[in-house]
Amino acid sequence: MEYDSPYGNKYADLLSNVSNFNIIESTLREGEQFANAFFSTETKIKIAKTLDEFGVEYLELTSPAASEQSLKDLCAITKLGLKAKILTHTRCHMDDARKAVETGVNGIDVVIGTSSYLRTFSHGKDMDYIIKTAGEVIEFIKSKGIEVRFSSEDSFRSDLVDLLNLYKTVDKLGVNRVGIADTVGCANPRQVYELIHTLRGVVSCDIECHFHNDTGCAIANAYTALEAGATHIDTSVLGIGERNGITPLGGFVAKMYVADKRYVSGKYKLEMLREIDNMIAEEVEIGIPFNNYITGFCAFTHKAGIHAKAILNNPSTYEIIRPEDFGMTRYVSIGHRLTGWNAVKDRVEQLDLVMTDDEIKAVTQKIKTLADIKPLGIEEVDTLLRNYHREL
Ligand SMILES: CC(=O)SCCNC(=O)CCNC(=O)[C@H](O)C(C)(C)COP(=O)(O)OP(=O)(O)OC[C@H]1O[C@@H](n2cnc3c(N)ncnc32)[C@H](O)[C@@H]1OP(=O)(O)O
Ligand SMILES: O=C(O)CCC(=O)C(=O)O
Ligand SMILES: [Zn+2]
Repeated sequence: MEYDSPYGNKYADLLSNVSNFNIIESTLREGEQFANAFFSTETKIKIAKTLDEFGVEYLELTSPAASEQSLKDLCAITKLGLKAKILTHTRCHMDDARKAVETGVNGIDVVIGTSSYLRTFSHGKDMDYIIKTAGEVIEFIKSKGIEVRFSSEDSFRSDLVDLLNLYKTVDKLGVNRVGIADTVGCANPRQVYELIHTLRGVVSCDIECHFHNDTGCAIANAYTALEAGATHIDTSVLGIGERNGITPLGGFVAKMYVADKRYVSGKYKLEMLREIDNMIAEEVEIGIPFNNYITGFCAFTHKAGIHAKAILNNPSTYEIIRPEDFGMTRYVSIGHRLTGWNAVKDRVEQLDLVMTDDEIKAVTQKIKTLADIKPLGIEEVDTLLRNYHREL
């Protein structure tokens, strides 16, 4: 009898787009809604070109209705001739759509709130009005030969029947994508799977997802959405956006790389992530968080002796991501009380000092004793090792 791996593909995996997805990079739209963000025209162009070189499939920019300069910047970016498709993001309103179609964009992401919160306290319109206006706006954009996506804001707090009815209607009108947005960051992966799986059975167009990170699920939700059949994921660099932001580009790419290394490293220039995170951190005047995916200062630092020994034997023991694939380097820290003789031995060998294992164990104890008072820098450790060696 043929052996069936319990870890092999399941029937449900046939729906999965984990190895077939597009990134809609929204640093220039959602990211501009981050508290500290102010991007000049030159900065927007630099960001657009850099993300294009990285390989994202789409760049989403702020609505041309926002301001005169937003309109000019959008037009300037559509003229750059980038590989990435240029999208803008507008309200579900004919005035906004008329402005947007004149800018040279490849596509327009139309959005309107469908939860009772937003229907009551934001735009004040009912579902009949939304369906009717959506129809007009979609037909108009399509008549201009421009890609159109229709999305409901606050999808997870919207009535499911309303939502599916709306999406069925816009799918029939021929939208390229529908969008699901967790606008307040309330959804968990199970809820995401259920909603996207249901929607997948109702519409034939692509499905884009947008996840806020208020409760820390933005990356997991994006991954789960792809498993359930979504096709496009919104990201921003470092996750910047309204409040604490959305799915971060680097963290999302890290997750997808682990799922399908060949696919992800084939289509994105992974070694550019550090430059991209640094660029945005500088532009919005923030530091890169210490625990940031891939580019945080300690993302590839190993400390405890047990970890250090195994890592030095085989990095896969405690690393799911190969730092060199992202142009990063691994660091084994030894000047502290949690160190072990195997890690010290590695340093001794790097310094070309010849010592027996017993001697290395003895000098390790010296490091630990000193580090019980305060951690040692690598220069201090090296001096201690050299002095110990000289005295042997
Ligand atoms: C969840 C999200 O991030 S959605 C994207 C958010 N993006 C933006 O807001 C872009 C930047 N925004 C702006 O520059 C301005 O808000 C503008 C130009 C869009 C509108 O400005 P104003 O006309 O001064 O209106 P204001 O911002 O006070 O209120 C929003 C208006 O849009 C309406 N509205 C809100 N959402 C939608 C929608 N999705 N579709 C249609 N109308 C909407 C509101 O009812 C309100 O209309 P009102 O003037 O009749 O009260
Ligand atoms: O257009 C969308 O799908 C998302 C809009 C948005 O930023 C949100 O709902 O948080
Ligand atoms: Zn958002």
